[in-house]
Amino acid sequence: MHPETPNPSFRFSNFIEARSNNKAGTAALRVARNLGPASVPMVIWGAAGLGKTHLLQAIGNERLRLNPAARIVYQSGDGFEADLAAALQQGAVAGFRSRYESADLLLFDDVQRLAGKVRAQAELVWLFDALLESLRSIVLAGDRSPYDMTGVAGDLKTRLNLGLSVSIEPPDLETRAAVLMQKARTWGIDLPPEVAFFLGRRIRTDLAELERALLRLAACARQPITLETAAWELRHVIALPERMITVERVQAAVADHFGIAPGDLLSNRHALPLQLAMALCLELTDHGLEEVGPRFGGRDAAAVLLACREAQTARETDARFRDDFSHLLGILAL
Ligand SMILES: Nc1ncnc2c1ncn2[C@@H]1O[C@H](COP(=O)(O)OP(=O)(O)O)[C@@H](O)[C@H]1O
Repeated sequence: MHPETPNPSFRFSNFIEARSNNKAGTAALRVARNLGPASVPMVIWGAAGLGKTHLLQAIGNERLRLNPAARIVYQSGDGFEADLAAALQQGAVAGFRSRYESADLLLFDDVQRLAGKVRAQAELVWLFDALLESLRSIVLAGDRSPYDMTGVAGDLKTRLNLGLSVSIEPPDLETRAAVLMQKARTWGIDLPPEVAFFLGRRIRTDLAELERALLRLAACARQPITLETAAWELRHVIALPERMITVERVQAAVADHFGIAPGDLLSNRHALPLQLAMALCLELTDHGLEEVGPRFGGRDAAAVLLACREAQTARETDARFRDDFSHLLGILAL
């Protein structure tokens, strides 16, 4: 896999600064603007989905903005390894090296993927020395600090440790929601703030996962996206606090919604609320068909299944039922 030029979608101007990332952001901007010593590599580290790639790409784009002739090379650990393997197979290692050593700025992502890859690590060490000697910059990103990296040979580790190392921490709720709202704007998705906060509360660290949830939601829900639709559409993706939702809580909420006594809910006189309650139990609690039935007046699994199918049909055909369902889902799951 040949190296790439920076992806213009990731810039400093759309990188939201927060306490969790401002050290890394400030250091990245300094490197981008050539304000630090060029002979020192920089390593940005932190868990997946926290913005490391975004910052690497932003550095590249900022350098290009300041100097459109600069040669910026972006590569990942996996890509580097694959590129090297292909070059070795074709006897084209000189070409491989020249793709990287001609860089004014090398952006190397997911360096931890080189763990145990002896030859690729040796090539990176060689490249390090070639670039830093001629005062060109290297910025790397990895999932842990250079100090904690395993499977990395001593000479590469020494070089990684030479540099300025900055971490990105997991973002707080406000930052998660802000990133999501910004992505929604970019992608033309109508995402009300309360839904962004709802998603941010459920998916706690990985911003990439949060973005996938948003895209999935946008693909299957009408816009603007409401809280109820978010809770419903993403029920299998995001961690609803299932364990706190008991069969009794569902029964009480349904009975209350329809103004009937919880005991009466179990009688056949209230077919619709009963179906709804069973369907909600299957969706929101940890119990399966076999367990839900007995809690509804000793019904068997087939009866629960039938009730759920009827509830599903009613959700598709009956607007009133759909509203009741969403309302109760909102009360129970949010
Ligand atoms: N501070 C931020 N501001 C705006 N978007 C961000 C921020 N941090 C992360 N993102 C977005 O979150 C997603 C995941 O970030 P990424 O850089 O791929 O994470 P990592 O490289 O740490 O796994 C990307 O779409 C990125 O644009």
